[in-house]
Amino acid sequence: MVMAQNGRDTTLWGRSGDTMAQMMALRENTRHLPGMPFPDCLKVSDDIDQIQNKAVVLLAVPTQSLRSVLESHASRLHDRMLVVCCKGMERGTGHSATEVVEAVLPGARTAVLTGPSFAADIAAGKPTALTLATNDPEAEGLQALLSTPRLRLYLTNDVVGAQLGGALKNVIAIAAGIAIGAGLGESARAALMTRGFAEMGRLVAARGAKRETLFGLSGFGDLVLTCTSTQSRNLRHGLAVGAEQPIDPAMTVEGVMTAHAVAEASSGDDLPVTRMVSALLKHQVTLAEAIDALMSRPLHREDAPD
Ligand SMILES: NC(=O)C1=CN([C@@H]2O[C@H](COP(=O)(O)OP(=O)(O)OC[C@H]3O[C@@H](n4cnc5c(N)ncnc54)[C@H](OP(=O)(O)O)[C@@H]3O)[C@@H](O)[C@H]2O)C=CC1
Ligand SMILES: O=C(CO)COP(=O)(O)O
Repeated sequence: MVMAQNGRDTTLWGRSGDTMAQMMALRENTRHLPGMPFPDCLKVSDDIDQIQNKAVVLLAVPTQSLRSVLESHASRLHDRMLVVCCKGMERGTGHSATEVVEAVLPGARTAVLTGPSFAADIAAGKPTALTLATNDPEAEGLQALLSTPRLRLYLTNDVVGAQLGGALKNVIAIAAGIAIGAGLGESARAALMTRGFAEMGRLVAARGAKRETLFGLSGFGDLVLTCTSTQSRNLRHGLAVGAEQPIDPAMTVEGVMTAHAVAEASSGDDLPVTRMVSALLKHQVTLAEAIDALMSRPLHREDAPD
């Protein structure tokens, strides 16, 4: 919507003929962005061939669906600049979104669009700042193409770090939601956010990325947004789990699969919060056991190198 509003020739594609026909007729995404009419010039289609003349494709599907989308449309996507918007890690492989792209479409040009941003805020034209992570030689052109007067993109080369920040903050947001939902208090949430951030730093370093990347929009920025706003589905999922309320199975909650993916793929790393979220969501521990286990770990220094 923002790209079209700002004069870019933009097509919104989706797999469901019925859903896209409804969007075409109503000129609105009534399910996810009700009350936000599409700009007149935004094209809407369920025909993937409509992207044939597009140099840049934004991939905005849940991480666990990315591989099948790429496999289904490989011949149309392999020669485009693919901008991944997913914030998660693939269960089974532990791959980031760009690693999934590389596995399915070797040599494809990629970038990652991440950072603190709710779709509804961006669609409403509210000021937003994001990270664009890429090593593509035309990075600055892409940054200019995707920036608008209300959407400000910052470039980085740290593709691994930016993706880990966007994926791991969802797990910590579930933990934060559990703490609030279970009535453990805001001090407990602050502790989980802070120790979760330390944990994110250890994993970023272990994967050869830069810890400094986590100080930016894709790390600290998105961690704060997701752990504190009830617009966040990951936070809301945690709130429901903590309060022992029913969860919405239709809602995309990236942190669930990401917690399992990270816990399963990082056996040697020190990731107590992520492991506990994964164990709790698998019903391997109760909430009381999880709290006891986190609080009874050996005492540490905060100023010691990890
Ligand atoms: N929503 C937000 O505010 C933000 C989301 N993100 C990230 O963007 C990614 C997508 O999230 P979001 O858009 O909110 O998720 P939603 O669940 O709202 O939408 C997912 C979309 O992906 C489509 N989809 C799912 N599987 C497939 C498939 N196999 N083939 C084709 N299309 C598929 C769905 O199609 P259908 O409708 O037909 O089921 C749906 O249109 C996530 O990684 C999320 O973390 C990042 C920042 C903000
Ligand atoms: O990534 C997001 C905000 O930056 C969206 O968060 P949720 O997926 O938790 O709604």
